[in-house]
Amino acid sequence: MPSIKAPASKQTATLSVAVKCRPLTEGEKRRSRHIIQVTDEKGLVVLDPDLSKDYLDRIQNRTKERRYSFDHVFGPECTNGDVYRNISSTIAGVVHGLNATVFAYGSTGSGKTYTMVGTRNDPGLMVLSLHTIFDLIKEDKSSDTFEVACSYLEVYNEVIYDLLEKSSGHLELREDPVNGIIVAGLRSIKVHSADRILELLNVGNSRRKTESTEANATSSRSHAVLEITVKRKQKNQYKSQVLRGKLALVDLAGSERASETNNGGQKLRDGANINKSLLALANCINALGKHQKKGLAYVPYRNSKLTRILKDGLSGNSRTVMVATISPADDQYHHTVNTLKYADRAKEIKTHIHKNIGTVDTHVEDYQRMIENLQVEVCQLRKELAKKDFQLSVKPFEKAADDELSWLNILSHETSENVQERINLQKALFELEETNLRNRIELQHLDDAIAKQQVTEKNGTIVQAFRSRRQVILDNIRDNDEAGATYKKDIEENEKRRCQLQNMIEEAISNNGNKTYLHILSQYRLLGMANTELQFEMAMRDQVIHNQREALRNLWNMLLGLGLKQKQIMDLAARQGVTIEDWTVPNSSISIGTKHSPSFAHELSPSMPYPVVNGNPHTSMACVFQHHQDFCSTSYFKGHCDTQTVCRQESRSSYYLLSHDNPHLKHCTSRKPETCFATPEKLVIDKCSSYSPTETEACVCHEASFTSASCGNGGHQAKEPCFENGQKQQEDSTPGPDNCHECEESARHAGMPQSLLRIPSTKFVISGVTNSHNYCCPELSKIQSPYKKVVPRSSNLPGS
Ligand SMILES: Nc1ncnc2c1ncn2[C@@H]1O[C@H](COP(=O)(O)OP(=O)(O)OP(=O)(O)O)[C@@H](O)[C@H]1O
Repeated sequence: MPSIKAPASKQTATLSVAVKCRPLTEGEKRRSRHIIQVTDEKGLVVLDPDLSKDYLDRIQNRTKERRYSFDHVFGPECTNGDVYRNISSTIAGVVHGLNATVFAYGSTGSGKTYTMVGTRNDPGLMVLSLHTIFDLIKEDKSSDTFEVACSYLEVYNEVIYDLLEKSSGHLELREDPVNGIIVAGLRSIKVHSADRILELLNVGNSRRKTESTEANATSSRSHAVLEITVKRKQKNQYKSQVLRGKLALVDLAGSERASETNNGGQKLRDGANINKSLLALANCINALGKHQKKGLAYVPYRNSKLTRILKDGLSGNSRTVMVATISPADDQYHHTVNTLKYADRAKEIKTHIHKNIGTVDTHVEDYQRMIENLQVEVCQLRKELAKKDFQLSVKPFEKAADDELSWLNILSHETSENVQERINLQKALFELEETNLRNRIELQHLDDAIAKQQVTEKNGTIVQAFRSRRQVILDNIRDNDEAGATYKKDIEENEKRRCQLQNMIEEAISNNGNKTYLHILSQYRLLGMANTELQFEMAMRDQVIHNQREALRNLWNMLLGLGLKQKQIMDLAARQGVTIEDWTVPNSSISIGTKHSPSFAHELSPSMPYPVVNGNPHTSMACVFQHHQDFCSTSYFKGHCDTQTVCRQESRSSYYLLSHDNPHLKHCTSRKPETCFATPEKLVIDKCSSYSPTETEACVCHEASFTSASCGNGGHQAKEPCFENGQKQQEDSTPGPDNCHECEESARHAGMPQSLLRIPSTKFVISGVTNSHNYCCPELSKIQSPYKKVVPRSSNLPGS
């Protein structure tokens, strides 16, 4: 007999929002202030992080303090068990054929994984839900039979992987007319106990992509969805009915702005993709929040895999709980308020739940009962309609005026949403374009590097690695361009909507008697919107100006580091028509191992020609700052040697850097420059005790993710230059100690792809620094001409 679907009686449910504030971490206790006050079980206050605001600021409402109320609020002392107790009824419905979704939403390091997965002592919502489901099945007194199955997937860089498969391929999403969105090929494993699912959960978690980021030592880089399906077979005299409940438990990846972290390379790309999905989710929440009011909004589910997977949980057949996780630290104020803004919006979202019932052997009597039920429902609806018609006919004029006003209110609100959505879309587009700019620069560097390689047996692998890297970048550029095109379309849609709204407002005004008042009201609101947009544009412009200033400042500091007098530099700047602002030269000496700001180059200034490095006044030094707008390499020599700086305008994605083949070094008989690869924040300097002036030190580093790696010892030295003017390549004759290994370890730790780790193992040469296009100004390229050297190395790595 064919299976049919029984008429489902739909019930509307509101998305339930719980906020969980984690405690301050040990590190935060030392440097941050606790700014979250939980007022009661539904309310919280986010205090202004700026302590300097006084009483006057507060009473004049100039404080950034914010108050919120949600369905549940949990303070730092609450456990996952406390949270669970308030949402367990949602989970219980799964055993009765209802769908449920629980997802944790919050910024990176705010406690999403802790809430969803938890620890041994404080098990998370995933673990506690599983126990509930199996306990309910065990306690069930009916003759029903149950079948539980589980699947676990992750969405990483917009690709879906099966976490229950050892080496899962890419999985695709399909739209099924009956079951909605499904993941084709996803493994669903039948399980008989909570312990078995927990085992699978642990296995899946160990396969999940996590990384150490600036904000969180074990930051989830992927969105993970654990889905438990409970099939309940009910048997009675007439029929066999199947109830199918589904529970989706979602741990979202951490979101961070690239500008706030030191991430680069793959991590930066991950970040861009994660943010893209989260932005898409935020836009859906936004659209759904307003959707409830007038059915006006378009919900952009299709903008990411994550939102397509979560579609049911967000608006379809599911009882849904959002756990917004926040950090109490004052430096997280901005993220906290942002999370709470979306949580607040999510309170408006409504879902439509019904039991998933499938029947087999349906008896005629059942059909009759269904028809009767439907007839009763039709009668009720008719009555309600008649009541509404009557209400509308009463006091038509007064009502019309009221309606007009509330209609205008709704339209104004719509307009504000429309602006917010446009800002979000523009922000996303801006980030994508920035990422692609970096990709294109990296591509250019790769092309240069490939062009300079003479394909020999030895460097064949390197050229190959470059080529595969090139392909990855090309793919990323294509993907980002596609996503950008989608965003542009969305922006166009948004613009159209804006015009529609504008016309609707004008129409509403012209149809109403009190035109002047309404006109002023609408103008006032529209100006408010325009103001928000302008502020956003200004913030973007500020960011660009800030970046350019930073680049300029570093450039002039580098020139200063080359030994030019400040006046000479000023003259040079004036000739170029450049004004130097905010150029200070601090007198502090270099302290190794401490944190350096991006303007670290200030510290290497001619105002202190013989800096003391680690107490050693003879030490010379070369530094590279990667993933920042610029990088520089500076050397100091006591005695005969002048200060030398080599700089290259860098767009966060160069590969290599070079060494010192500077004629000045030849005067230094017992020292060699120290070389380090580092971000300014994590500078590590490797001191070297012996240095022969004829030696060339060199190293190759991949741009990806280096946070700190030191090299420059014997492991990266060659007796003779390996490369001259892009022509000659020569074998390195110095057996290297462990430095390259050290470098490799650091790179591995920082997440560099395996294929690229092998690059330094072969002797090869990458130059390119002498190409004038690498310099920010022609003057600089002239000065830098001695630095055309190279980077061979490491004999103790595979392949060498
Ligand atoms: N309620 C809590 N009690 C104690 N520690 C917590 C709590 N919540 C989070 N933490 C700690 O805060 C840190 C960050 O938490 P977690 O990794 O869960 O954040 P996250 O939001 O998942 O981060 P990401 O998005 O980067 O993956 C961890 O060290 C975790 O142990």
